[in-house]
Amino acid sequence: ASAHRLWPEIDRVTMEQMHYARMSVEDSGGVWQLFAEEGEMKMYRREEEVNGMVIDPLRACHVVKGVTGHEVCEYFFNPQYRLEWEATVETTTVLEKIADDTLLFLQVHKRIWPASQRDAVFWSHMRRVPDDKDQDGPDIWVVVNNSVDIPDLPANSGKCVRLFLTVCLMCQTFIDPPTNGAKVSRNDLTCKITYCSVVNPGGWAPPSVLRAVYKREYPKFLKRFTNYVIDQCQDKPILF
Ligand SMILES: CCCCCc1ccc(-c2ccc(S(=O)(=O)CCO)cc2)cc1[C@H]1C[C@H]1c1ccccn1
Repeated sequence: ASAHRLWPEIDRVTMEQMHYARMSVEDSGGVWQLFAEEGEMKMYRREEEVNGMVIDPLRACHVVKGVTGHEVCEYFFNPQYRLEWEATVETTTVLEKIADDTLLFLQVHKRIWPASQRDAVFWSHMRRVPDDKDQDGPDIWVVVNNSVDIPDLPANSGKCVRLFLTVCLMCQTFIDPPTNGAKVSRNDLTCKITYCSVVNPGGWAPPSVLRAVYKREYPKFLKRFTNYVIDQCQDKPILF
């Protein structure tokens, strides 16, 4: 994979996104506004516009029991599961396999009235990184999705408006080993998930419409995804 033309960008953006994701909501300077809270899931956003277009950065923190960060990232990354948990995606296509852990996707999203339909072209990279802050702590797994321009599929050439996204799903696994020496079971696992996204909708959409869509869709999206992973993993051997 290191020979691929996109590799330098993939490596740089992945490391940047991981450091950004690890900054806690508290010490990340810019003011984060808590806009949704359901159980362990807390969703924050910052209101930002570029040329009058809403590109509110979003950050979600969630804690789920019974799965590892490796499992969460695998179900997020692997295209074969995508349509099972992504309710707003109409079609997802792998345009290129850059490496075993790096794919190039074309995704067409369902139209969200009254805006026009969107599509996205992005690379998706999954990586295990040692937790440099805590050497013997659990590893961190991360998936980064980042839009790219590809000449073969110019933006806005078909029926869809091309959106631009940078997404980072970062997972840290905590294992609470059973005291009686029994082997680790799923209820000894806790996974701390940080999901960061910045979506530029591409064409103009009324800020009020966009913010209403984000407020409705993002909590649904993360809850549906994490419940899907818990459900898929519960009777399978643990993937550490
Ligand atoms: C007028 C609406 C324009 C923007 C609509 C839109 C499109 C894609 C996306 C999006 C694209 C990718 C990802 S992902 O995390 O990389 C997973 C892979 O699918 C996630 C969300 C978001 C939104 C914004 C609605 C918002 C919304 C939020 C969560 C789900 C659906 N819609």
